[in-house]
Amino acid sequence: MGADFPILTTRQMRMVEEAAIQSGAETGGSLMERAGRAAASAIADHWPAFAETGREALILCGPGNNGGDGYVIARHLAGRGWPVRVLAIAPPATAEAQGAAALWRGETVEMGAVSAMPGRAIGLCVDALFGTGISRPLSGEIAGLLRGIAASGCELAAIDILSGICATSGRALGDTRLPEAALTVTFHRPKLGHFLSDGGALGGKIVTCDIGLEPWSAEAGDCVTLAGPSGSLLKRHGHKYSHGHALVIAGGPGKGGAARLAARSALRVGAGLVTLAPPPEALPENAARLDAIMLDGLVDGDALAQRLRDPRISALCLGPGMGLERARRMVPVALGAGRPAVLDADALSAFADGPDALFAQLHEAVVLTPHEGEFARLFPDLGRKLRDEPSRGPAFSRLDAVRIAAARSGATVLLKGPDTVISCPSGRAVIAAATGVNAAPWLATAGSGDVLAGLVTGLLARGFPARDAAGLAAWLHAEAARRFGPGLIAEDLPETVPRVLGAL
Ligand SMILES: NC(=O)C1=CN([C@@H]2O[C@H](COP(=O)(O)OP(=O)(O)OC[C@H]3O[C@@H](n4cnc5c(N)ncnc54)[C@H](OP(=O)(O)O)[C@@H]3O)[C@@H](O)[C@H]2O)[C@H](O)CC1
Ligand SMILES: [K+]
Repeated sequence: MGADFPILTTRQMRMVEEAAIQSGAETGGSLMERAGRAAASAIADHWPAFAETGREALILCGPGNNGGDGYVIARHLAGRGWPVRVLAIAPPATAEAQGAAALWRGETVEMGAVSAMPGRAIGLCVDALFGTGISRPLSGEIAGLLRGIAASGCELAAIDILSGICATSGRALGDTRLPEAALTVTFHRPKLGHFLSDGGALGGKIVTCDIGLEPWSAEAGDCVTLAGPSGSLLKRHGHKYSHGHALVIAGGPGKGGAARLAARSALRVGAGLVTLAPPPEALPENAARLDAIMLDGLVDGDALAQRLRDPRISALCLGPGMGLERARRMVPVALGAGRPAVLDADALSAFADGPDALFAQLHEAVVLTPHEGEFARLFPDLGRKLRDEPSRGPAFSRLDAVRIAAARSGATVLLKGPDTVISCPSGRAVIAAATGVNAAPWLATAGSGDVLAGLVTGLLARGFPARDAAGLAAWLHAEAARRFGPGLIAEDLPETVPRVLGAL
């Protein structure tokens, strides 16, 4: 895939940081100073007129190095002329945090003193309580403090990550309700928790600051990447057959809308030819609705087997509006042909009673595109682990779930959501995030999943490997929704794809 934006786990971030310190070129203190200075500058850029509001900025500092960053931020914001106070929920406990606290010359209040604050207008709260070191749920008192601040209408900026969120899974630890930050300032690279689950929903705008760790970035090893725009989506040359032929299996009369949406999306994303294959009795109504998409009535699995003798059919899409019975009959034939394929909707639900029988037939060129409910039916143990309230960090994440699901099933798995996660069986994973300032809430509309299935199918037909097809399709899907904006319905998505492609 062209675009390659690495995202780190907490452990990978520590490896990079430790390598820098081991080299002798950096110390924990030098990194903290750079992090705090960069964060203060990102905060000042985000609220450029803050000093003129006459309000104060309250920096909430925890005991660890996240709190240490907070003291540095306090000093640099005060240096810009901002009225700043620190609220320390505990004394600094690391050498670096103690060093940073010692350089803070302004006022520091303690947790108990917070009730003495009303009357002072706090305009901005900087959350430097806990970062990557969070290990357990926030206490009720601290969670209440964060919520109270947000409820007062005060702006909230999170340092490294919103406190209470596990930086590796993005899940809020415990049953804590957390407020939403307007800005999250993180260091070196974004972390998984900035995009997944609650972290994706609550982080606001994510700004990643360079703190001089670039020379050691390779220490992180293989990384999950963030899906993004890629020039590989464009067609350079060739005739229609060199861009593949996608076959979308459709359902019976009155049920063709979902498959037509998938077929149109496959064509828009560049498949050279797309054929829609409903049962013969549904041909007339589909013929009335289609022009560039070809039609071929397929009665059953035998007819499909016959059709697949044509080696030019380079990808199949099964599921949208297909019907469970038709899916049970046709999916095994499609998989037996070894052709790249997308299984969505009914093609997944048809095997909910016996997923192992499905997994036994899957291969590397198959992409499963479940939403959370379909995922939990195919992988009940993983669904349960995602629903169980996490009491410790690092918590079980959607990424963990998808990686296990891909390894178990032998296919690429794309778990849909605002934080779409994709993994191939080897564990190479990509996240397509429509979260924070990149949210695409209008994607929550009927038929949106059918479009995604069609986009993946079109890219498979063009010859993209399964994981890349899934990652690019998920990015394109969300980007089309963002471009179209409010009022979007599923039909608008394939029609907006050309604008997204045109901007590459
Ligand atoms: N990685 C880098 O290159 C840099 C990171 N910086 C900043 O450092 C933090 C990570 O700092 P760390 O000290 O590892 O961890 P935290 O500050 O996030 O928190 C650890 C302390 O908090 C206690 N803790 C954890 N969870 C809770 C909780 N729910 N309630 C109360 N206290 C909690 C923890 O106590 P333990 O008992 O678990 O040990 C620690 O005392 C990173 O996020 C960056 O902001 C650098 O400054 C720049 C370079
Ligand atoms: K924080």
